[in-house]
Amino acid sequence: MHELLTTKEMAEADRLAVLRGTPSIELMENAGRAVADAVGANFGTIRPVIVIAGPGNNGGDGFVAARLLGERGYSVDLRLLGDISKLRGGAATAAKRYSGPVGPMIAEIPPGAIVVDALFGAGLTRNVDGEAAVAVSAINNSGAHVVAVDLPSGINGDTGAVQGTAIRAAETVTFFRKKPGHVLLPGRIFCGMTTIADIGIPSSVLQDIRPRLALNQPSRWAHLFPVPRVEGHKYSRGHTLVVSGGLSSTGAARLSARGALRAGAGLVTIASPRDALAVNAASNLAVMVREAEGAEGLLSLLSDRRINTVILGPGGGIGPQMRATVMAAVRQDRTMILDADALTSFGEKPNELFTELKNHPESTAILTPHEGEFSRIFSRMSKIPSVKQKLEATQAASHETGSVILLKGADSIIFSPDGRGVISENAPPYLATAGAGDVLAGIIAGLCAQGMPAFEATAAGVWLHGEAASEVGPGLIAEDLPEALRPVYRRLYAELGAVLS
Ligand SMILES: NC(=O)C1=CN([C@@H]2O[C@H](COP(=O)(O)OP(=O)(O)OC[C@H]3O[C@@H](n4cnc5c(N)ncnc54)[C@H](O)[C@@H]3O)[C@@H](O)[C@H]2O)[C@@H](O)CC1
Ligand SMILES: Nc1ncnc2c1ncn2[C@@H]1O[C@H](COP(=O)(O)OP(=O)(O)O)[C@@H](O)[C@H]1O
Ligand SMILES: [K+]
Repeated sequence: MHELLTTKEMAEADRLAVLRGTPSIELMENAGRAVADAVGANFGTIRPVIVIAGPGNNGGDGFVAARLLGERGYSVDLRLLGDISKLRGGAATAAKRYSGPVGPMIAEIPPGAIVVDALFGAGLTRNVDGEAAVAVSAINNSGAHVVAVDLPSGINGDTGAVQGTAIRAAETVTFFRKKPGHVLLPGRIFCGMTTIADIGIPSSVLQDIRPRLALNQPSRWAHLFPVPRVEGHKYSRGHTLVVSGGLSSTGAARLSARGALRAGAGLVTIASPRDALAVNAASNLAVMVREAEGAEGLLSLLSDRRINTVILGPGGGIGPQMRATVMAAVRQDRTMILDADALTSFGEKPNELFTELKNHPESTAILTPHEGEFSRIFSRMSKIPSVKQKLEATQAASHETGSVILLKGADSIIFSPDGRGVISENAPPYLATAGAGDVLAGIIAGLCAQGMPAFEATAAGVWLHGEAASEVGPGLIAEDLPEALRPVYRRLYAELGAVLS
């Protein structure tokens, strides 16, 4: 159930379901019934229902819901955008089966009404304007409980963007699988609570469609999740090196180190400039500290081949020294997490980094920008769309650099250069706190150190990070996150049925 289908893929699912024997009108009847059931689940017949229907199949679902709710004793007022004679296919059939009156677009919503929003769904092609926009604003200003059919009207199913204006729903009933617009912001907020109804599309259609996008759930990466083995030892669980900043900025590296350790790396070392050795060493008993100044210092530590993952950026400082250190690391055939200052340092010269990454395909890079960092390093690449088209931009950046890209936010997006992508929806808002990203870089590195492939490790790391935050709850500070991983791991292992002895 975790695949995400673009609007085009969803139309294909519909087509394949019809080819395999389910008539289109049956899909629409099932969709309309699911919507009527959603109204019935929470509200008795005493509340009037206003169905706002559009000119396409989304409106068709609305006609079915209106008919069924009427049969179940609700007082239903159906309003149609456009002319009933212009309805086509399933929508025309659904309208014929509806015997109640059909009114014009509404400009005011009576108090206490429940609104079924069947104006536009997957077929929204342009900004909402005119009569439709007036209805949207009347609905939003009324405070009515809105049940959206498939998508809140005005939300783009592929991007989650608001096209002109959009209805704010309390709940959204979608069909078969979610679309990216249900999880990406701001779409997710406009959807309210989204439920998925089975309308008779067989899941076997996915074998033909082969969707590349999914929700970031354990089902995507659990098969590659590292489970400690009885015969294992600390060296078989990998060694992560975290490059620290100078005396006044060691906190970030220490947070990353703690994240890597709790994520299960066998060994974690902080590479520290001389002036910060004492503070780094005093802070953490299980983490080792080695002296290393700049690129040369790092190279000398990396002569130890057991170090298999390197974190560069958190608190590391912006400028030529950081650039040189990153470039040196890229040539060393390791897995690197490039975060924060390691990315910002290339803000003026991103191609230097990208060329180096391309020239060293034996190294694996995971770039973990937030939106600001993403814009700084990718906006200069002509082929990369603006960060407003987040999904497309992240995918293009991954493809262009041959690296795993994690675009952090409330709806973190992760892409692999091979085109697979996941979107996360489990991060609570209080996770947005100083240092949370540093811990995340550590968790991802800790998983990579144990041999988990980069894309899956990044997805798993983001998921664990979100779960750990929920485990802590409001009031969270970054230091809490590594410590909260233990109960999350315990639950995950139980779910995976992992045998730990
Ligand atoms: N598996 C599926 O694909 C199924 C789809 N169904 C429904 O079908 C919907 C998709 O149907 P359609 O492809 O007909 O698309 P929609 O009904 O979402 O919208 C398309 C119609 O709206 C018009 N339109 C688009 N943007 C507009 C704007 N900004 N202002 C004014 N008019 C605009 C188009 O000209 C077209 O007439 C889904 O959202 C879902 O509700 C269900 O019936 C069941 C099965
Ligand atoms: N509104 C939000 N809701 C949930 N999580 C968020 C939100 N905004 C940011 N985050 C998460 O918080 C973390 C912040 O990381 P980052 O921006 O690198 O901050 P820092 O550099 O201070 O550690 C990321 O994991 C990001 O996905
Ligand atoms: K809708």
